[in-house]
Amino acid sequence: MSTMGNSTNIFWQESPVGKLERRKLLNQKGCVVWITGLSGSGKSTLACSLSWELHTRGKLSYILDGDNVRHGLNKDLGFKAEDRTENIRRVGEVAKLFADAGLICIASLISPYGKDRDACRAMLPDAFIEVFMNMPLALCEERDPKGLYKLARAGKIKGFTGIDDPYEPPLNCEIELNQKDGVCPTPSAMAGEVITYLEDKGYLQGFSS
Ligand SMILES: Nc1ncnc2c1ncn2[C@@H]1O[C@H](COP(=O)(O)OS(=O)(=O)O)[C@@H](OP(=O)(O)O)[C@H]1O
Ligand SMILES: Nc1ncnc2c1ncn2[C@@H]1O[C@H](COP(=O)(O)OP(=O)(O)O)[C@@H](O)[C@H]1O
Repeated sequence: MSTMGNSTNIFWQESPVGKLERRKLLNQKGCVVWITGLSGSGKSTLACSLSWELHTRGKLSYILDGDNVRHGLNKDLGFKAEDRTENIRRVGEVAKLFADAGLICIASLISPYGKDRDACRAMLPDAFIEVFMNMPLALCEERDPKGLYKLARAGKIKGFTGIDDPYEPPLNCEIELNQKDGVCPTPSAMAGEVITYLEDKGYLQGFSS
């Protein structure tokens, strides 16, 4: 019996089908690929490319995109610091469930604060792969596909990440993606880099004993 937050007198319910059975069934090891970076850095594009590449290899993935999750589960949250922290915490908990279910969960969120990303990492020992889209602000701003940087520069959006709200670059990420000779690699090249990492670490294999 334990107490968690405001829940008291609660008991953990075990299931007869566990992580290892699911790993054998799906022929992959559940994990979370956490893509962080500025708005416009290419997080969603990479998430889609990666999900597609995994699909073509017969691997099951699911994308949790910040924009999309804010349409439902997190629609009560805005962009002040405590709301972003709660946004990341909830997505981290959902991602943990997907990884436990055996999926390769691709979380694509700005997730600007190091402590929030580290809290998600701590929830997922050995199953958290942090991917930093290290693209210059100038490139993101030039892309500006939603016109949000323009609005932020005009003062019409307050607290926009990279403009008047902080982005803390990861200090210990597993994969860092950046421009090469001033050119951004293609989405499929970046997805390939992540897939190579997943293959090397055994996430795309079933359990063998
Ligand atoms: N103030 C402010 N700062 C940053 N981004 C903003 C803001 N207001 C709206 N948007 C839009 O919301 C998308 C980011 O949502 P996230 O859930 O990823 O943000 S966070 O991780 O909680 O910081 C982000 O999507 P992406 O451009 O895909 O990153 C923006 O479209
Ligand atoms: N590797 C890339 N090369 C060229 N353009 C890209 C690349 N990745 C993303 N883009 C473009 O940059 C813009 C922002 O990408 P997006 O994935 O929406 O970023 P984010 O999810 O980080 O906000 C889009 O117009 C997209 O087509």
